[in-house]
Amino acid sequence: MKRVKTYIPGLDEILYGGIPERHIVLVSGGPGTGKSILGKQFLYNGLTKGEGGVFIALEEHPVSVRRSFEHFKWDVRKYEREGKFAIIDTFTGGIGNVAQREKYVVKSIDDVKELSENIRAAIKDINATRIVVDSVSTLYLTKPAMARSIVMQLKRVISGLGCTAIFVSQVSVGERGFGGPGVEHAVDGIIRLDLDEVEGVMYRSIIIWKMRDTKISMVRHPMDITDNGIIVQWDKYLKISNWSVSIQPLPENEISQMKKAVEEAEKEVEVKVEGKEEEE
Ligand SMILES: Nc1ncnc2c1ncn2[C@@H]1O[C@H](COP(=O)(O)OP(=O)(O)OP(=O)(O)O)[C@@H](O)[C@H]1O
Repeated sequence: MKRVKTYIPGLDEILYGGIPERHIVLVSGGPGTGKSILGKQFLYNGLTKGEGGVFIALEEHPVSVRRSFEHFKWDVRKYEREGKFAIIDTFTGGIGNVAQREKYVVKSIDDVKELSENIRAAIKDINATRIVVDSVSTLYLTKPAMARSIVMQLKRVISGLGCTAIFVSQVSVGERGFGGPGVEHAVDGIIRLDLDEVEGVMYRSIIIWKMRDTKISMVRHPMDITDNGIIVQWDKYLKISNWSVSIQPLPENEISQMKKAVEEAEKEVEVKVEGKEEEE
């Protein structure tokens, strides 16, 4: 099985090598937990390795999407000029002078067919293999009963075209779920980001809740957001209760298994994604 390495420090280790190819992964968490950054870092890292990427912007104006990549000095404009990166504007509805310069514009977020057609066109135009939808929750905020069907339609297009995707999913502070039962079972993987306050101090952490077809780390890992993006402390776990926090080292045998899995995935990556075919 081929894996798509996120190249996010520490994340491939806790995924035992990376995300299995063609998986749709829900990145779920409360406000400010780092979901968008994780998605953008996944795309940008792919670009630097020659893998085309598409960002579906539902929450931000395309101009601010580009700016937020630049905050981390991730120069997506360069890749956009080279035709390796595209933004699908599902935010402006095509209204405004700036929006009219965008190549891929979805006029109505209620029209999943229009969105799917834009995704399909962008994937083909730039030969993309990595997709981020930020956030998928926006597509069914007003119609939760449609959530599963919308996710399944997007999954069919994206995975069918050989791509691997991150779907950002917003949940409220303190909510235990990941975006609703329909969605949680429809996706191939769930990564949960958390921000906890203990005794006046905020702690970031990450858990791999599920990932089909691969072993996963079964502990909560400390995570940092830095000027270079997300760093996962893959060799440590975070013990957190209402009153105390401690960071503990993982057992040696787990550390060496993760290291080995990443090395093996590295070898797989060398056998590049060639002859990508549509299988829909
Ligand atoms: N250079 C940086 N160093 C440290 N933290 C940063 C840096 N840049 C951004 N952050 C933190 O990242 C957080 C935002 O991350 P992100 O936008 O990915 O959140 P999100 O989970 O998508 O939130 P929302 O659902 O509210 O959009 C901010 O709260 C900010 O504190």
